[in-house]
Amino acid sequence: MNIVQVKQLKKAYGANQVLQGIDFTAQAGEIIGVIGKNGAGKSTFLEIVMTLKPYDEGTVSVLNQEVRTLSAQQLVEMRMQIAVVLQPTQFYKSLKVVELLKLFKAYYQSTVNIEKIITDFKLQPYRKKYFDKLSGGWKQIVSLAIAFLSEPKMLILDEPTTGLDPHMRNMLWMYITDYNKRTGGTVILTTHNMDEVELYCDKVLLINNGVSEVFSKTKQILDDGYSSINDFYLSKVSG
Ligand SMILES: Nc1ncnc2c1ncn2[C@@H]1O[C@H](COP(=O)(O)OP(=O)(O)OP(=O)(O)O)[C@@H](O)[C@H]1O
Repeated sequence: MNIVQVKQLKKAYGANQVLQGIDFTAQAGEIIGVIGKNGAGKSTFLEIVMTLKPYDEGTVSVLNQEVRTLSAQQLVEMRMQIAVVLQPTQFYKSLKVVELLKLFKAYYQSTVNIEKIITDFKLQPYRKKYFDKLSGGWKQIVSLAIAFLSEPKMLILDEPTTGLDPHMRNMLWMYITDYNKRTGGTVILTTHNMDEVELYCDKVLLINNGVSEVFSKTKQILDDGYSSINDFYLSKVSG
């Protein structure tokens, strides 16, 4: 089943034509890394797929529905099936971790047991801590825990491991891959860390000069002779 299907997607900000023809599909259960240099349009692409940003041309289907044809109510229903982890915002400032989990459980009308989430994510020592007092790594882990409350069909993460130390990074990836295996949920993420792409992603979308220059299985890229995904990236993208 196609979870996302994008054809010839174009998006400009004024005169800045950022996306000039992106083709992409995500199937159920895939983990896909979106890569490209700073300013390539990765976040723009993710925001369009998560139905937050309008686009100029092309088609974008999410969960087998073309986004542009949906009513406001249908969009709300679609968004309930998608979980998004962006960079943590000030929005959470005045709430403790356990309060945040309760708030989002109510918001998502989730049946997930909060105590299980707290145990699974090793959040016991932090449950009464204010979100904005946590380190960047624990903010990311809490954000992921919140995302899982909605039991999403698709998880979208914008640079989830940026700034995390190696242990936190491993922990975050353990949760992501566990979610993927347990539920068959699809994961789409952006990252500048090519080792993570090589280790964890089934497929790679390289956005370069506004187009989907490469959209391929990670294994295929390595079978094609690149010694690593880092080597592939450096060969394909000029500095
Ligand atoms: N809301 C906006 N209004 C105008 N221009 C924008 C807006 N958002 C992004 N841009 C521009 O679009 C281009 C692509 O930005 P985007 O954040 O999508 O790239 P990115 O690949 O995610 O970059 P990075 O790796 O640095 O996070 C950049 O030139 C950026 O300045």
